Amino acid sequence: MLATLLPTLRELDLPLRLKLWDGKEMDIGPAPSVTLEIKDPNLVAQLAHPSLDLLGGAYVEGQIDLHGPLEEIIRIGDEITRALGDEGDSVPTREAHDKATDAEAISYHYDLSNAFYQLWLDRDMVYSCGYFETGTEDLDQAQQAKLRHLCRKLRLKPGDRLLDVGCGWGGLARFAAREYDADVFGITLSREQLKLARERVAAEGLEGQVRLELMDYRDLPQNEQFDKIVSVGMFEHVGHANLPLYCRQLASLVRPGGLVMNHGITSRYIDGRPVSHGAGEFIDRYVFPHGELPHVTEIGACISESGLEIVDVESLRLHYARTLQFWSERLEARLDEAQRMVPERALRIWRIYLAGCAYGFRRNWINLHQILASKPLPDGSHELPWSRADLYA
Ligand SMILES: C[S@@+](CC[C@H](N)C(=O)[O-])C[C@H]1O[C@@H](n2cnc3c(N)ncnc32)[C@H](O)[C@@H]1O
Repeated sequence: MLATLLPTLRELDLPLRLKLWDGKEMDIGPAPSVTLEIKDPNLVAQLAHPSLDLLGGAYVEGQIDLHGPLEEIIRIGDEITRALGDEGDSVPTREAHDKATDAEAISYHYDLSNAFYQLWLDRDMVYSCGYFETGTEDLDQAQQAKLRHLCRKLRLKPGDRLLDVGCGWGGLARFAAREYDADVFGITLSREQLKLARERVAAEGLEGQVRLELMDYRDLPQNEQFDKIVSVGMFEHVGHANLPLYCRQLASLVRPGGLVMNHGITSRYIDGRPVSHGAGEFIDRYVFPHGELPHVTEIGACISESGLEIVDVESLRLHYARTLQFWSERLEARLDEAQRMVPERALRIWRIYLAGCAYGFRRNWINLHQILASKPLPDGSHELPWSRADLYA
């Protein structure tokens, strides 16, 4: 098998070295920057037709090791997969999402370890795409700018009742309370997030203004009305099948004249099928089980059907590439500490996921959209200014 694989790999002219299970090493291309160490000889046959899922999975399960700069590793993995992998496009998935399955999937990802996330997220532990006003900001600045950008788009003002659906570690909730004097109700499905988020609210003395609960979006009390609703990095967990329900929830919980912001990752494919060449399968298997990315037109259609009016849409794809690059570099710089916080297998998953998603956003495999919607008043008017000028004032 190796006799067939080697010439095929050599033709790709990649800066790659192979190391075999018996210690033998060979350069596959000029000036190798990456070494692929095959530890399990049984893998060689599969490497003839690799996918990103196969390569990523083999690394996670310890069948291969990868040495070299992570960014290069991902690029070379992609090139090998494109050249030798099956052309076959991924098929759209439409999973049933019930509360129990979703709670388990959320716990798997977000309850991993607060200390681990703290290592490489910004100081407010905002776990979503940052906003780079000039492109020169560091991660903390970009996340603060993102929180401000969201609050400005929501035209948040003192006393506003804000619902934060999927509040994470409470960065936005605290920011909205502290900087805009809003009254915030946030929900998450992660117990670990909730614990630390509440501690941080208390540490800032914001308990009177910020209430956080462990709650599924389907269980939000229907007798409440909010002036503004924000959902950041959450709707990726909802699933195609439940998008209409999710949007109806948002629409029913905002008062007439109020605003809803949906910020999240979107598919590049109209039918929302997973990212091709096995990248989507890897993410589903190891990173975000049951995650599903709709196209912007699909979530847009569901928002519109719910009775909300879409008033502004912004793509921040390259902002997410940069955010993920920061996260990945920050984790790479603290691997020794990370090793003491999470099992080796998890660390391998998160390393590949962060660097791989930075690459995926850069290459336009996935996008990020902020969609602002208004619930029109009975006469059809809304409470927005005539232009976006106030966002940049
Ligand atoms: C990527 S994190 C984003 C957190 C936060 N908005 C931020 O930007 O840092 C996704 C959040 O959505 C929450 N979430 C996912 N599915 C949910 C559901 N069904 N109901 C409520 N929250 C959910 C998770 O618990 C998590 O807090």
